[in-house]
Amino acid sequence: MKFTKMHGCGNDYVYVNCFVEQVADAPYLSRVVSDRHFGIGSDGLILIKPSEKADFTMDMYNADGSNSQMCGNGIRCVAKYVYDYGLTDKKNITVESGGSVKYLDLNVTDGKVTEVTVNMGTPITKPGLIPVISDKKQVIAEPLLIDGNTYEITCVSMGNPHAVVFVEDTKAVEIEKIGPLFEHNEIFPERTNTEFIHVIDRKTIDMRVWERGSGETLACGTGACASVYACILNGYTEDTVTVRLLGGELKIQYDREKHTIFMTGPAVTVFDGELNVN
Ligand SMILES: N[C@@H](CCC[C@H](N)C(=O)O)C(=O)O
Repeated sequence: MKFTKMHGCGNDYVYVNCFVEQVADAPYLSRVVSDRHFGIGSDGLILIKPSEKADFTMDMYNADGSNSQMCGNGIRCVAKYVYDYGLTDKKNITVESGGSVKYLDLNVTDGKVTEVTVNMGTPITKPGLIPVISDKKQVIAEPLLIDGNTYEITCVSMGNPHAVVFVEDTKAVEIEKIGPLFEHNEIFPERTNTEFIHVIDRKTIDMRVWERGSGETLACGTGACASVYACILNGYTEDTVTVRLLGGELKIQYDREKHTIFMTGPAVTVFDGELNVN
């Protein structure tokens, strides 16, 4: 099976072109390829497939084999893959993920995609749709007790669930210890991704993320969008924000009129390879 390792701001996945390859057991394959010692090493697996309602489908798996509805960094790399490997010559494409269709604009330099802007859709704050268990209309700066400390969480879905926590210093967060406690907390019936945010100024934030199913990653595109929307809900930032992640920067823009979030960031190919497992 041929594969391509790609990353967006250091959030790395193994990509398989399912127009030519067949994957029998994607959760198993994701666990195998993601292993950083015995596998290729990645935050998960992304399958590129045909779609009946868009140009392509992205089918995304975390490192633990769980399937997610959406991946912001992954979808930019899917755009780069389909253009650079000749599956399309269009610079505006649609990609289906988790049943919804996203619109992507490809920035091409010297025949290769370098940067992609994605219409990430409408941020969802209704607790039942995130899902988070709460009797409030929205979960904005609500207390949550984790390991004896009370954190204020703001919950947003970008197709997948996010809990955003504002902190004084992202480097001081003991993410390996508390990340899993957020992820598996009983108020999140489908687990959650958790973003730890320090607001630098009204246009810039620092972010670390504990991803559902993958642990700490160097970046999370949906997490960056959810975090900027959480900043806006809490009155911390303007509508266009640079998100500084461990692996790079993303530009996130909230369009108030359309009630939609746009994400712009890089997409990088690391190497191509061939696998014996399936
Ligand atoms: N890294 C991704 C999100 C991947 C899925 C997430 N861990 C989940 O389970 O929802 C991104 O860039 O958005």
